[in-house]
Amino acid sequence: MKDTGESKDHQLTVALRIRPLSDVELEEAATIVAHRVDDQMVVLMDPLEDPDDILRAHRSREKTYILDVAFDYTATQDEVYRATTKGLIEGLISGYNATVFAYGPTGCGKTYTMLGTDKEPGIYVRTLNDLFKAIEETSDDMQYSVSMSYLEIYNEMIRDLLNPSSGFLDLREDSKGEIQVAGITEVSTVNAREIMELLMKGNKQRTQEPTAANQASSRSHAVLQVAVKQQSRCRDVLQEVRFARLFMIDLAGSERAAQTQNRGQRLKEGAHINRSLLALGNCINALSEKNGNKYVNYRDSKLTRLLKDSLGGNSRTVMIAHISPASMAFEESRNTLTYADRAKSIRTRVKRNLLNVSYHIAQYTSIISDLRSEIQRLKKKIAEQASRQNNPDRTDIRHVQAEVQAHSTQQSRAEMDQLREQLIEAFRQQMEIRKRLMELDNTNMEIQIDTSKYLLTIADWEQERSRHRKKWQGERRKESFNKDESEKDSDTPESPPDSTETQEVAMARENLVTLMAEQKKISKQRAGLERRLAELRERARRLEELLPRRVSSEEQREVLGLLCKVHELEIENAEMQSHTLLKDNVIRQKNVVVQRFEQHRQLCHEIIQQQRRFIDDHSLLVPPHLQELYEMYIRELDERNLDRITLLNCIRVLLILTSSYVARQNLTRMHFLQHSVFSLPLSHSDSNRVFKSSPHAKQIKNSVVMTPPPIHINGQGNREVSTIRQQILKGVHSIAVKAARRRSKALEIDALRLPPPPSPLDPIKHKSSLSLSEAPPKGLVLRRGRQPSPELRHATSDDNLSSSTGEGPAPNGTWTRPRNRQAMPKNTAPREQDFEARRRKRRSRSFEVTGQALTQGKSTSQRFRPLDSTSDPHLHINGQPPAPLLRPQHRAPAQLGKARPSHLNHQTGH
Ligand SMILES: Nc1ncnc2c1ncn2[C@@H]1O[C@H](COP(=O)(O)OP(=O)(O)OP(=O)(O)O)[C@@H](O)[C@H]1O
Repeated sequence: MKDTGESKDHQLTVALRIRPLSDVELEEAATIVAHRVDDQMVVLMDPLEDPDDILRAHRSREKTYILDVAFDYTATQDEVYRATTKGLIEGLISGYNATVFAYGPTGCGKTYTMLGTDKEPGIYVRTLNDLFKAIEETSDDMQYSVSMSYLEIYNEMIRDLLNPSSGFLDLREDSKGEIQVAGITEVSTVNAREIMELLMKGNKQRTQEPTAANQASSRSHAVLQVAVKQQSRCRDVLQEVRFARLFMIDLAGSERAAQTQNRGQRLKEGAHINRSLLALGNCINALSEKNGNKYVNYRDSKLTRLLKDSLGGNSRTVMIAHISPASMAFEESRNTLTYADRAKSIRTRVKRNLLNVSYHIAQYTSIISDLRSEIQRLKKKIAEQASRQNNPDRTDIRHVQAEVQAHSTQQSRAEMDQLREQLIEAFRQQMEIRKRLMELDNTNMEIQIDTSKYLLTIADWEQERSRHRKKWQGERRKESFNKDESEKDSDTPESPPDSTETQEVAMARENLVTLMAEQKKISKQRAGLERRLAELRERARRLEELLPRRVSSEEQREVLGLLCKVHELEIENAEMQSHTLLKDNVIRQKNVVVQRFEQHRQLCHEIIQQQRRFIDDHSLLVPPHLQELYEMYIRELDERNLDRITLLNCIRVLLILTSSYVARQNLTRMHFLQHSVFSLPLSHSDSNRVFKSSPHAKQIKNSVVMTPPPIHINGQGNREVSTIRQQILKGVHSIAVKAARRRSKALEIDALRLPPPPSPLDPIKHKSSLSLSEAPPKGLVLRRGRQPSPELRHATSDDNLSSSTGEGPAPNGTWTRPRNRQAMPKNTAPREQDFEARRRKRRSRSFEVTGQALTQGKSTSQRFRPLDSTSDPHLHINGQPPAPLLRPQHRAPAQLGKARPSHLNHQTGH
């Protein structure tokens, strides 16, 4: 996937929550040592320091900490949520990853903050509620898919809280370097209630045990992950798919064995908890180093591996540290505050995760060429089978009957089913690997882009350095020419100016090294995948060879042929998808060129108009041919506007209708084949696996209507089989016919692609490309060829201003004074009428095209978005990178929520 989002620095936001004194602390009459002074300031007093100690009289017992936001026992759950997490939601649905994690010693309120109680729900529930609300508000234009997973890390092992029976899971780094949990249950839903139920179910599975410090102590780190994918409901050239992950983490609490009095299993758990928290602390330390260059070891624990992106990567992260106010918890509070204080200086680099659909075109092309050869092979195979079937020896009906009798035993059917499954599996795996290869290629491309960025930084700096050196050398030369030796020695330094690298350049060099290592890693992964693909192909080939030998009955042979057809259709569908993308891309590029030319044209127009005013104001003489050109230009302006609108509408409608129709046809056929004949277990998701992320495929998927019920192939179902066979053959035939039609339609679309960029200097050429089948207006041909035909010459002479006004170009070719522009309409009335008639004609034509689209798809006008992406207000608004949770610069007493007022967020679109 391509990440085209602009990246921004984000400083980790750190909040502190001081819980109320617990019953035990109250019983022990604990003194309060942690105080919240204001919205951001917290003071911690050392209870052991004696205020009467003269030796330490000048040493303060207090230590002050400044956080982004501080809460004490008076803070409500809602206040904590609003100030820390609410602001992340808008970013999340715009494609920015986010993390909120609760940190602190055992029993200090982490679970209370994150999960809360029934009456006082915590951050999980509030965030999910608001997320679904935000989704609902924009769901008219945007299509969302939300999935959720919930896990715990218990004793360094990962357990799926939504499916605890699945055992312990592994962490895996995907091709983009993102950490994934292999085999985790991801539940997709856009229903808030459903997700809450899952959350509650998961919580019941979490490992909690009573300890001396906390009656319901969480013995594991719980990670709730919500993935949001968003795309416009309208199909568009520049369609983006945004995706983002939100981690909400309730860490287990650090604990001192003495305090918890843990033994046996609890003690072991505590050791694991402390080890992973220590690893987290180390990462915080390394990341908060001033120069930010220190190596960060995320590999020390599963927790830090999972939090890699949240701490040092692409995520807006909020840490909510928790402490007790009591004197007996002073040590833990101090440790927590120290880490919280360090964490404040951690910077992450957030960037919006955008998947630009057209970006995949290059990859599709290579996949398509692969698939094409696959089609060829399959076709050949089918042809070979057909020729074998047509063999006179084999068509002997008695022979076939005997063969069917002999082989339609239960065993051969089971074997056949098994082979068929294997074949399908091999095909699926191939598609899977192709997809992964495509992802690797994308990552590689990103690396290349980053590499060139850094190389550019270095090159810029080197250029700057050599410029300075040259300047210095020049100055030296000048000086040696002007001054005597003694003066020269005193004024100019002997060595060139300081050429030490800037921090940015040093970082660029370092990053280049990392990127090169990354590239190496990717090419290694790629080679591995390619090997695997080759193996799978070979396996599929062997299986296919095996099939005809084992399979003997007519029906089974035919099933095989049709199985190949299913594959073929799947491949064809892939082709159509990429074909559409290719076209989109061509149009997109042309749109960019057109835009550039349009800007240029505007400039030219401005110049022409100003010059014209100048001529009019100063009553200057204008040569007749120039005057004529100017009038032509004015007429052109008027007409072109209309033509362009007509043409653009026409192209949009055709592209949308054709691509959606074709893909729908293929998918319907495929599902029909799979479900009705083979009873293949290919689900929607299977058949769409290749294009899981394709909005178009999704749209199609949703619209697929299933046809006849499944029929199992066996010896007794011959009649049904032959009926189905007839239907399939009919279906296949109709697909072939439609494919032919489609091809010719595609050619039409090719012809209808956007016109070549209009040159402002050659409006005639531009005009001719826009008007398609229509004959160009008379004057236009004259301009271009300069050799008008007799009839055009006649037409032009009719249009000629001079003939109607009598003051135009004189026969002797002398210059005429420009006509009064106000008088023009009157003088040119016949020609204006002529133009008006032509315009009306064009308008009616444009109605013929656009009117058709409107009636055919009134609702499609909502679903499909015009190709002009700038017309989508959402893209525009969300195109602005959202502001992160702000850290007040001057530590003014303001809460985070106050630092980023919601109306401001709204304005920026985040
Ligand atoms: N701000 C608060 N207001 C009211 N009660 C609180 C608050 N914070 C914590 N508590 C109460 O304190 C007790 C311990 O809190 P909690 O279980 O959330 O701690 P924890 O940090 O998650 O502990 P552990 O790390 O052992 O799981 C609970 O009974 C909880 O209801």
